[in-house]
Amino acid sequence: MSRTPLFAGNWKMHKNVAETLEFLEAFLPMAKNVSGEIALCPPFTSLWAAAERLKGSGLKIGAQNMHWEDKGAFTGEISPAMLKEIPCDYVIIGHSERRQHFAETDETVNRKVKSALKYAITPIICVGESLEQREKGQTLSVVLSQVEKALEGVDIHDGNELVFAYEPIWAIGTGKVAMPSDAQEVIGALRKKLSELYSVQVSKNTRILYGGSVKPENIRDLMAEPDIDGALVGGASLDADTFYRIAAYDQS
Ligand SMILES: O=C[C@H](O)COP(=O)(O)O
Repeated sequence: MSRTPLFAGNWKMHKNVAETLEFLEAFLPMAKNVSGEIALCPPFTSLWAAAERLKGSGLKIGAQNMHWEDKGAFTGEISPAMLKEIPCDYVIIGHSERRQHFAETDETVNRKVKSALKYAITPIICVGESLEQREKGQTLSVVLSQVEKALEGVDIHDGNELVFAYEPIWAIGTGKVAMPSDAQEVIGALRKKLSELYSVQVSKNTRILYGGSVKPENIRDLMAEPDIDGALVGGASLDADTFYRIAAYDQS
C-alpha cells in the first residue's frame, strides 16, 4: 500500500499538562520503533506543551476541534490561526461526540474543513452511523451523505490534504468493534465516492481510518483490510504502552 498508515490518539477530555508530559516520557522512546505515522490529539490546554516536547520527534500533533473563523466574538472558541501557531498538523472535525452534544452539523463541518485547508492544517473528518441507522440498513447512505456534505465546494488536488475517519457511533467507547469486513465495506464505499467526486488519484491517496474500540487485540485484523489506513483511537490511546502496541501492530 502506498498510503502511510496513520494512528491518531484522540484523548478527548483527558490529561492535563503534567499527565501529557508524563505520557510522552513513556511513549517517545517506544514510538521510535513505529513505521507508520503517529498523531496525538490532546485537549487544547495541553497542545502547546505537547508540541514543544514533540519537537524533533517526528510525531505529529492535532487538535480535537476548531472554529472556522480566523478570529472574532466567539466566546470559548479556538481559531485555525491559533492552532497553526502551536503548530498543529491535524485537526479532528465532525467527531460524533461534537455532532451529538455540541450541535455540530454537516454545514459547520464543511465550513471547518474549508478553513482548516486554508490554514494548511490537515482535517481528520469523522463520519459514521448510529446503531439505529445501521439496523435500518442506512449505513452507506448516511456515511456517504456526510462525506458529500463535508466536501461541498472543497478543492482537493491529490488526496494528501485530508484524512477521513469512519467511526460507527455504536462502536465508540463501547468495546464493540465493527467487524473488519463491515468497516472495509463502508470505507471501500467512501473511497469509491472520492473517485466519483474528484479523481482516482485522490481516491487512492486519501487516508481513511477506522475508529471505535480499537485495541492492540483487534488492530491487526482491521489493518489487514485493503482500504483501512490506520485508526483514530480514543480510550486505548490514553495509555502509552497500549497505544504503542496498536501503532506497532505489525512488529510482533
Ligand atoms: O476518536 C476516537 C473514537 O471516538 C473512538 O473512541 P474509542 O477508541 O474510545 O472507542
